Amino acid sequence: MSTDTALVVDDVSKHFGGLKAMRHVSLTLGVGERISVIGTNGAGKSTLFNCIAGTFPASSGRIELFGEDVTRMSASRRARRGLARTFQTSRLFEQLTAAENVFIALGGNEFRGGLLRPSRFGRERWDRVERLLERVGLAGRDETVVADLSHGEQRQLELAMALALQPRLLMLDEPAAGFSPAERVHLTTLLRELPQEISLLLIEHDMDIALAVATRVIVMHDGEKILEGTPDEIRASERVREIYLGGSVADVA
Ligand SMILES: Nc1ncnc2c1ncn2[C@@H]1O[C@H](COP(=O)(O)OP(=O)(O)OP(=O)(O)O)[C@@H](O)[C@H]1O
Repeated sequence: MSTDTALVVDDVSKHFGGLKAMRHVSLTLGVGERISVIGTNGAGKSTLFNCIAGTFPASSGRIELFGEDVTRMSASRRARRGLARTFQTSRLFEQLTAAENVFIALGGNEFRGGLLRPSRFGRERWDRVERLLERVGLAGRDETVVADLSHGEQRQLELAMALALQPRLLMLDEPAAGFSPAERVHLTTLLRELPQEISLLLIEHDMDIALAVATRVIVMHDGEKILEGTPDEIRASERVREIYLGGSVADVA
């Protein structure tokens, strides 16, 4: 079994009835590598993520995780093999606090008097919760109920929950959506400082983040992968400029 390849997507297509959302996409992500996937709205980026994570099955093609064929494997079994992802839309427990959400992601389920509370036995886990919140920039927000967190803070919390799973492959779908400029800078730093052994697949509309974090960039358009290159090659690409209607690469959105 290969140990230097985190992910292989081989000629994967996805059709929804007559709609060909994604056609013949292939990519390889090495262990510790960081790839950004960019492209206009409806290009098929989230569909690619959903096929990799097993949210729905690919119509054709093959997907390999850490050397193992997972094409027909459920999402939960892929997760157990080290894949963690965030979604474009929030999947948080709105009525619980930030800390309680991370606690649950860590596998905690101790209810005390109907509430999740740090228990003597769970102390170590609550310490991990605090460290994770600190890491994503949410120090001091642990007791805040999710509904009272800003949109940007909720995305940071989702990232903490994904990191709680100690993923080998982390897939983030537009993590900076709704972020303030300061939050964007913080996220860029956080992603650049991820442990080297975590392989990263990132969908991001913010080109500054997408190009700063990635070692390679994949451009999707109209359901197909049309280009792959280093951040510098993507910055210099005429094709990328054309796709984005003659704007500068910085206008890609
Ligand atoms: N579950 C679904 N059922 C039917 N059509 C879908 C489904 N998911 C996606 N599509 C369609 O597939 C195409 C690709 O969508 P997708 O969400 O993958 O694009 P995207 O690149 O992620 O776009 P965005 O940047 O707007 O999120 C679109 O035409 C979309 O309407």
